[in-house]
Amino acid sequence: MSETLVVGKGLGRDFRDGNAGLVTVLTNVDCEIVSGARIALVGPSGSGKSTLLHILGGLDKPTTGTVEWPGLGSFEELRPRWIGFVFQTPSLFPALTAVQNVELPLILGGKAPADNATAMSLLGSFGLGDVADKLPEELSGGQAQRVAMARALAIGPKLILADEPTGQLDSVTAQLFFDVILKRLEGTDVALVIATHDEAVAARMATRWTMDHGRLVRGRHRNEAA
Ligand SMILES: Nc1ncnc2c1ncn2[C@@H]1O[C@H](COP(=O)(O)OP(=O)(O)OP(=O)(O)O)[C@@H](O)[C@H]1O
Repeated sequence: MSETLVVGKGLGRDFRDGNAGLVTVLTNVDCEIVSGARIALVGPSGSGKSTLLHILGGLDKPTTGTVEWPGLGSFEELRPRWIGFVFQTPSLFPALTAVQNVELPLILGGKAPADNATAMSLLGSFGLGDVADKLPEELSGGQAQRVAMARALAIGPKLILADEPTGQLDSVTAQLFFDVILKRLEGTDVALVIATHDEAVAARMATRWTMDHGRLVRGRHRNEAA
């Protein structure tokens, strides 16, 4: 039976902008993420996808409405224990090698720091075994994005929130990257939400959330009529 991981009710987010005054970026968004969900979050640039992901991941607070994580324990436990976050621009620690970046959540999560087999296996599955000892500055944007995804998977999260993880990859590499993620999550209860502009990636997710000017317009299942 699926478990409710995150519930957002009436979510709104305003930002104070120097010139424009108050800018409303999210308006009255209701949403729910259950275990095993595969959700593509689509919509034009600036429609509020990243803002929504940040709020659902507990990285930002809504101006109005509430967000709760019934299936993920307390707010303090969310990250890195239960939510793996992949940011739009890869946020690797610059002084750590690729493999050390992937190991970091394992260390923070109390898993043996000396055992880097999990980290190496994750990097290997993304075709990054030979750059494991490189520093982030020596990686391409696409490689860094894959390291960030490997890091998000490392701790064994219940939910992965990924903000345009294929944005820096060509379409063939994006599909391969996505193959690895879906294969890795196959048969698990891990929920995955991906904000993407890549229609081929979105088409492979069971559910589609479309943002339009800060509103979540619809949540369509792949098998439903358009
Ligand atoms: N901290 C902030 N301060 C002011 N405005 C912000 C802030 N964060 C986001 N915004 C604005 O909120 C709007 C929505 O941004 P958001 O990044 O959520 O959109 P997005 O749909 O993810 O866009 P993209 O597809 O380009 O990543 C944009 O107009 C953006 O400029």
